[in-house]
Amino acid sequence: MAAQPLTPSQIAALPADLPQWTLREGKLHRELRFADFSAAFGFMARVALAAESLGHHPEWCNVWNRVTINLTTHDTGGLSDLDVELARRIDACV
Ligand SMILES: C[C@H](O)[C@H](O)[C@H]1CNC2=NC(N)=NC(=O)C2=N1
Repeated sequence: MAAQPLTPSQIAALPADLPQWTLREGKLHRELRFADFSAAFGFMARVALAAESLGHHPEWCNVWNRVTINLTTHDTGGLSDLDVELARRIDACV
């Protein structure tokens, strides 16, 4: 599925649409904290499968029980509909 770039008005509506996410440096950003490393890595495993099935992948970092995620579309050089869909699927993995 080809990524469709978001329009400026679609980007402006994102905070209301995805309340767990913020816009940081033009990317969708979320930080999560879990009970321990196993819980964090279990979450990452679920996200990895969701991302692979969507064909769209997060930029992310894990430090013990913390996972930091940034979503952007490399193919278009900005935010696209696939970032929004991946954010929704990530929210469902928590
Ligand atoms: C060929 C492959 O589907 C593409 O390179 C996909 C893979 N995953 C991707 N993930 C993200 N975040 N951005 C992309 O542009 C992207 N492109």
